[in-house]
Amino acid sequence: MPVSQTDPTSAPSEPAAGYRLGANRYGKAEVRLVRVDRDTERHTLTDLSVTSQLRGDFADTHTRGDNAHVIATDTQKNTIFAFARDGITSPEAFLLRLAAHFTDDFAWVDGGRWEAHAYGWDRLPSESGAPHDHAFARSGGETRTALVDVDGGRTTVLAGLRDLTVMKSTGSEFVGFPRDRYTTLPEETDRILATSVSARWRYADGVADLDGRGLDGGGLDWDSAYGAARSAMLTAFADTHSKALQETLYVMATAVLDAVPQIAEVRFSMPNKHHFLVDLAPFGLDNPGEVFYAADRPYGLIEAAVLRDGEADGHAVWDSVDGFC
Ligand SMILES: O=c1[nH]c(=O)c2[nH]c(=O)[nH]c2[nH]1
Repeated sequence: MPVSQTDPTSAPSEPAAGYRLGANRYGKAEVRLVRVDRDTERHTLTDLSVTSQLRGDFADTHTRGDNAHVIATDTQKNTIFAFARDGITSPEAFLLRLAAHFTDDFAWVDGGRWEAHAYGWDRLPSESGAPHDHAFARSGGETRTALVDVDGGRTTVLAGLRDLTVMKSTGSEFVGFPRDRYTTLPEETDRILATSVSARWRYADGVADLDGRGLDGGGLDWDSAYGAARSAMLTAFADTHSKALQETLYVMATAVLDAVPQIAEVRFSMPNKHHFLVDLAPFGLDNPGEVFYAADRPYGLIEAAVLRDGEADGHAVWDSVDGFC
């Protein structure tokens, strides 16, 4: 589509000498978008927070106040809403469409970062007990995430989830760690294991290729892949006896890699939500592993990446995420 530009009312200023613009990106953050699919009486909701940021030749706006290359952040926001009119098959496909649009239509845009957080809604029960057609309640704290990063010819897709709190009331131990003069923690052969899972996985290079127009993930169904990865990590958490949260993380990660062959790498950030057995002896009571104090902080923080053999560590896409993943 042709791009027209307005004439500036004032001449660009002279850049300050002795400096050089470094890394930069810009766009609209956290565009809150709800789409209602009402093809039938049974509506479905897509609830997203979308961020679009562009990279490319934006030196003149920073150094001279010349906005000829600046696709307004307001325009980026409008584009998100306009594209939503055509439907949102998955967060990943939606972001890839935005990425293709901005990098195709504006010659000086050579990359960017498009991210979505998806909030789930459960159907309320109707009078008959069946799930309601058009009334919903926001589902628990968990959020699905997707991120598309385009850097020149390289397109990388991350998917994941945040704040999925899980707990096992047994099937977890922590023994065999070194003891020094500062160690007071007793060895535990039966403890509670609880964490709030934040995970992102990286699809292998080439799974989404803007140049090859692999916007659909080359046949990959993003939603099915998300569901398979999520379910694999949760089953692994539930079914594996844990010797440490570190080991549980590794088992969850390898389960994800086993479940979805297109995933090259998985990263987890998992707080160890400690549950301490309360000493009830002062009240003349025993406590056979039934009453716990759920400590809020401090918490252990276990973070690791697990890669498929042959994948290099430190893919550049991780620079564009907040925190470890
Ligand atoms: O699973 C655990 N890993 C640790 O590194 C650790 N450290 C600690 O005090 N408790 C635990 N539990």
